[in-house]
Amino acid sequence: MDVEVDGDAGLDTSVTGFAIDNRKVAPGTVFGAFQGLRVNGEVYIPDAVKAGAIAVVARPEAKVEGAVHIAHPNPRRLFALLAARYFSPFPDVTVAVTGTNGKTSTVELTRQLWRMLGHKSASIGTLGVTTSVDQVSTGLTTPDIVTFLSNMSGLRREGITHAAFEASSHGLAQYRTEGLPVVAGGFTNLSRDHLDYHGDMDSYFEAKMRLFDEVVAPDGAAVIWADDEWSDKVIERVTKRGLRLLSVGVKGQALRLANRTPTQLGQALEIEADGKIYKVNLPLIGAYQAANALTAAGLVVATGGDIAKVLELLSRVQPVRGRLERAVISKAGAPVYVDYAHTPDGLRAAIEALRPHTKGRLIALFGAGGDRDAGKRPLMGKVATELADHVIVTDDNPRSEDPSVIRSAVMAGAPGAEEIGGRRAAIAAAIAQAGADDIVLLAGKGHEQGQIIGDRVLPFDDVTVARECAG
Ligand SMILES: CC(=O)N[C@H]1[C@@H](OP(=O)(O)OP(=O)(O)OC[C@H]2O[C@@H](n3ccc(=O)[nH]c3=O)[C@H](O)[C@@H]2O)O[C@H](CO)[C@@H](O)[C@@H]1O[C@H](C)C(=O)N[C@@H](C)C(=O)N[C@H](CCC(=O)O)C(=O)O
Repeated sequence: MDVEVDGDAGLDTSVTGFAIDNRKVAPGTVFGAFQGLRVNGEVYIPDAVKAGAIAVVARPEAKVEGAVHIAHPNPRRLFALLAARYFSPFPDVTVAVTGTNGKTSTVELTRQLWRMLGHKSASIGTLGVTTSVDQVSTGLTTPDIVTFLSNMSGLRREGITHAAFEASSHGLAQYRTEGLPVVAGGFTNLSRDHLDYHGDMDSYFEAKMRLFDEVVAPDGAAVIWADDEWSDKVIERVTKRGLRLLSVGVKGQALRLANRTPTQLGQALEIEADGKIYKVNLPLIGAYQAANALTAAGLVVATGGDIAKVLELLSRVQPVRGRLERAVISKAGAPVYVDYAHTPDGLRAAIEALRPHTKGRLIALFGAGGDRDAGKRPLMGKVATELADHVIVTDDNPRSEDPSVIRSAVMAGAPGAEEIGGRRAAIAAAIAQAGADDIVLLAGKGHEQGQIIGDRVLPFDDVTVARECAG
């Protein structure tokens, strides 16, 4: 459904802010009242008005008294467009990346490449808001619309001209990233995740496609990883909309991955572009890091970067926090990698990425998060036992669930796996049993700094714990 906002939409200078939570309303705020999963936000309208809301964006049937009712059947979208007017201007060049896995690495590598080209750049996503000077967590991959837009306008005030953000399927479905001009969208891949929220793969796909259908500007570009099973469908979609297509990958046309050879510390790539072959020594491990690097390079080229220069800079990128990050080499000599893989497909990709670098056994440790898609638990167990030489099933973020129940569900798909409750004890056991030729993978938590048990977030960082256990 189209929503357009002309002029100032009747909102004058007395507007002091925007909020989607009544507890954040101050005098002069425009309040967005939305139907949520747990509660209908319209029940908070009276409280918001009492706190000083001067206008409420809500469905036409909502009851608003004491403030202007800005009514629309799609209040989230209208709210986003109004808020974007309020928070603008934003960085001049903004791109978004969607897909099940690889979003974080792709936006981070895009930020790094822009920076090396001399642009002041930032990324927004699972790692938080990252610039060359700091990293501030927002809690979600795609923050809520008010946090997102105010972060974007804050970046502009800091002089950031180029920003890459992660567009999660939840974020896209909830219109958390509307209203600012997005000049290019990137697609990494699609596999089973978040079906508790989206219901089935087709709805999940449709949520992701909002990026290309509505968020990317009509004269924008689409950078598509061409080797995923969903890629052709995405390409069909973006071509129909008339976006400028840059496909990348082995089947890619703009940046074609002609050859990839794992090396001790990374991989040697041959990339064909504009009829020439470019050689790149990518200092990152794993086929999918090459995919992320190529998608990032595509986004930088799509936003004006010179192909030869961008590909040359790929040899100088830094590993992304918690993405196949080597935490430590154990006393016995086994490298220990930390990775955020928390889906069957992510786990498969991480194990497959490490395999060519493993002389001995590949030991994989992971768990599954509580209060999230339970269907994936045995599937993760199955993938790990099929691909790794030894599997340790432990705890991830149990949240409100009993950790032993989650472990049992994973173990159901993982015959022969070792079960060790308590993530620290499990990491210690994994490292203790690794020999010089072995590799240890600690999967699931990546960059996370805490473990969520019940309502509490206890300090926990896989990289730090691995170093302590190896010490
Ligand atoms: C499932 C989901 O996406 N939930 C998000 C959603 O919550 P909801 O729709 O259930 O909202 P609700 O609690 O029912 O409340 C409805 C409305 O009333 C408002 N409210 C609520 C309570 C109150 O006292 N006053 C008030 O005004 C709320 O702000 C909301 O607008 O809107 C909230 C406000 O923006 C988000 O905080 C919340 O994220 C929760 C915390 C969450 O865990 N989200 C995860 C699943 C998520 O979004 N993940 C993605 C994907 C990550 C990935 O790719 O792996 C992400 O982008 O991070």
